[in-house]
Amino acid sequence: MYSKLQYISQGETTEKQLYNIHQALDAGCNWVQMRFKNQTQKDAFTLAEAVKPLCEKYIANFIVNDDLHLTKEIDADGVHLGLTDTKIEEARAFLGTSKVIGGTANTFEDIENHVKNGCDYIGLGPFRFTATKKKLSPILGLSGYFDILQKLKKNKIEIPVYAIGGITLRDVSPLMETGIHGIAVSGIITESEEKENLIQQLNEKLYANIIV
Ligand SMILES: Cc1ncc(COP(=O)(O)OP(=O)(O)O)c(N)n1
Ligand SMILES: Cc1nc(C(=O)O)sc1CCOP(=O)(O)O
Ligand SMILES: [Mg+2]
Repeated sequence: MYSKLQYISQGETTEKQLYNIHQALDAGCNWVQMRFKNQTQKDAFTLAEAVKPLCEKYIANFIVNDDLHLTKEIDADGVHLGLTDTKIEEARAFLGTSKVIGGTANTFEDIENHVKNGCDYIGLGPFRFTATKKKLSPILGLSGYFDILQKLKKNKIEIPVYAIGGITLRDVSPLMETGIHGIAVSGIITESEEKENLIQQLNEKLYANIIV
């Protein structure tokens, strides 16, 4: 089963991205999505080439945002695709069954379609406003998650759902109560000056109801 915490990288340069990813791994993240927007193919490749062995060293899952070809070229663990990116079924045909494919959703219907098309997990958002992403879909809030997760249960649709968008530490427990699997965060980890402590606290809340 996938980890309950996914770190989405930030940084305007390859150096800053690599630094942020390294810091997140060092502080205990074991799932990284490399999100490096508006870059040349060369810079994205250079970064991915450095992130891959780093994630291997930390035994972390490494997925690439948007770029299917880079995912294959670099042999990353998978890709995350949004509603206006390559279609999930096309990505599955291109990558095969061994790669993880995540898909963005904002509604129950988005999730239903992604499941039909072979998606492995869902990034459902935004929870609230966030400056990390431009052109946000309608904000869901806690009640939006509750309604969608109830509908999934009623329709016996099972897929790990990650909440995303402006999530802070104090949002985690109420969000988990809606039935989500975990969270995907960028800003809180990137900007934290006590990353190890933050990640420990996030994981305590994310895994609070797991009996081992
Ligand atoms: C886990 C997760 N969920 C949603 C997104 C958003 O993807 P997308 O809508 O394609 O937007 P960009 O990230 O590409 O700007 C995500 N990246 N990760
Ligand atoms: C990349 C992304 N996608 C979103 C969506 O709603 O689809 S919100 C978002 C940004 C997540 O970063 P932060 O934790 O800093 O808000
Ligand atoms: Mg995208």
